[in-house]
Amino acid sequence: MEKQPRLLCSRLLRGHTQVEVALNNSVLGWKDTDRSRKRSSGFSSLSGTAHSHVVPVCEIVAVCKTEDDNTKKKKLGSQLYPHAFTVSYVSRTRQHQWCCSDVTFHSADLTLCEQWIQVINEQLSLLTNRPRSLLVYINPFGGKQRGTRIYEQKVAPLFRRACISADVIVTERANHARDHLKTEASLDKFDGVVCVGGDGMFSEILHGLVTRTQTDHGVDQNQPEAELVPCSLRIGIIPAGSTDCICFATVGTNDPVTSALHIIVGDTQPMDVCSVLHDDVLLRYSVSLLGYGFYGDLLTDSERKRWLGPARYDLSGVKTFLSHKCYEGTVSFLPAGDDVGNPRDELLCRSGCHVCQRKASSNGKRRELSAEKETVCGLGVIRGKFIAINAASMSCACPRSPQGLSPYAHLADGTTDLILVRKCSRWDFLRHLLRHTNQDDQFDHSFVEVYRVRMFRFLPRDQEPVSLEDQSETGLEKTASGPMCSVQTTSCSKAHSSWCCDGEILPHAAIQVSVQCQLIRLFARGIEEQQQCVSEDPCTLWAPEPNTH
Ligand SMILES: CCCCCCCCCCCCC/C=C/[C@@H](O)[C@H](COP(=O)(O)O)NC(=O)CCCCC
Ligand SMILES: Nc1ncnc2c1ncn2[C@@H]1O[C@H](COP(=O)(O)OP(=O)(O)O)[C@@H](O)[C@H]1O
Ligand SMILES: [Ca+2]
Repeated sequence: MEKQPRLLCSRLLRGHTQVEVALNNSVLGWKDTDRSRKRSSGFSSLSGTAHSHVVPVCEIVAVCKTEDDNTKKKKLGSQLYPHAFTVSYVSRTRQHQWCCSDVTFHSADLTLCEQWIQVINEQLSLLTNRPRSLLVYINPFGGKQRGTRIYEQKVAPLFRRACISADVIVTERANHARDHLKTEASLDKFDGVVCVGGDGMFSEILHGLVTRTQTDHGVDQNQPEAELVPCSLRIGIIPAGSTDCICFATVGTNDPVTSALHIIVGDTQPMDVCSVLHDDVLLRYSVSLLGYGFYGDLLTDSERKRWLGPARYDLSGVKTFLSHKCYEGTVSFLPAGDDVGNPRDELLCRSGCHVCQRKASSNGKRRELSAEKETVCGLGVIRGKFIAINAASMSCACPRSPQGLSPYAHLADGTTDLILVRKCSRWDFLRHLLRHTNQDDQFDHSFVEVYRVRMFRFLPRDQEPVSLEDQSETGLEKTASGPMCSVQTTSCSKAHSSWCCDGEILPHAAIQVSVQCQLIRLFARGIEEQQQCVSEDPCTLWAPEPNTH
């Protein structure tokens, strides 16, 4: 492998220890000089050892001159070290959580300090994926109503340190952010949009940005066949809501500082968006959970309890569970091809996911479905009585369910996992729900089916074509593998449930859904597998002998 040219290497003081500090094109490293001759104390991982440290330049937040009285008095033996610079960088703590650490290096030589600052800044300026200017929307009433405080105390200081300018809008009503993005915001000025709030607030930003992008490109998003234009601006999520599932499933934790750092380093995570239509008219977009039956009822009930904050979901969850309703209807769907795996293949979507990188084009398939219209050829058609119909376009992992509704769903593969929970006993449904909170397989029940699909459609029973109703009266059901006899004999509520769509309630039960592959991008990188290693041996930072200053 070709060696990177070394840019700078110096002996400096860190605390009361002399360290050797080196910067090449991609890595900053430092280690104690008394150990520098012992190769065994080399740099074995990204964060190094107790006596050594390596930081990829792409994870440096900022570098600045350090000016305080302590610095001026800094001494080792009789030598004064009155000049210093501080590097702020990303360090990993636990459970995908990041924090911003500082390291200060002292020197007797002012010119040397300035040289270090200049060279690091030059390296940072080469990182063109970093945002310089952001448009920030804060929902002051999301979650525990801490959005404004979280932004001001935890996020704004980091943005300032990274020299990112931010135009901040604290929303004054629901849909304020959506409407502002749709028509007013001067988006040319910004490198990204940041949402401080929960999944509902994210949904506002999503709708504003997708609509604005289509308008700017002359695309009529209400045409079911419209080829939507991907949004150029990335979206950052600072979690300050109740569930924050979109943040959790794309970062691995709901922590404002971690999210701010992903924004600062300019991470990119493409993401699928579902178009949800009723009678060929666009209702909404969705990126996480579209749920009918259990989750729709739960969300509807919880909206009346908003004053309770995030606890509303627990109360409404118990109430909805006890009511144990089921709903009849027909689900038809276009299965995804084998290239994107299946919902039980145990292939987790992680940072740099290969399945998502093989971005399957969903547009051709979309046209196929509309051409087939009501024919069942190539489609799965399932009619029955359901406690829940869920479509998870991503894992929907969140603190309540760390693996999520569909643990092996992918963020950007152009598909959604359709989960059908048929009528079953209360006890069985409880067993199914409990499996969302542990490692057991929630799909391993006779009353649960799961399909990876590109499109699906749902019709509640009273809107089904007569022929399907006739079939239901004769006890026949069609499945993906053909007709079969129904074993369901218990009666079912004829009323509709509602669809909840990323936490918002839809006004129609009959919907058509199609996945728009990678329509948006987030400031995230997907959940990191484990601590990543530096690809080259970091010891090469110091070999051969440095030009030590
Ligand atoms: C007996 C134990 C039962 C435990 C069941 C746990 C199953 C949890 C699955 C949760 C999936 C959540 C999917 C995300 C939905 C959010 O978009 C939505 C709105 O979020 P926000 O705007 O931040 O409030 N939240 C919900 O739908 C709440 C689901 C709560 C389920 C208990
Ligand atoms: N200033 C505001 N006043 C009232 N509602 C708002 C305001 N700003 C945003 N909203 C709405 O609040 C709802 C919930 O927001 P969200 O941030 O997702 O919190 P939570 O996760 O607690 O539901 C969203 O539907 C959003 O449209
Ligand atoms: Ca997906």
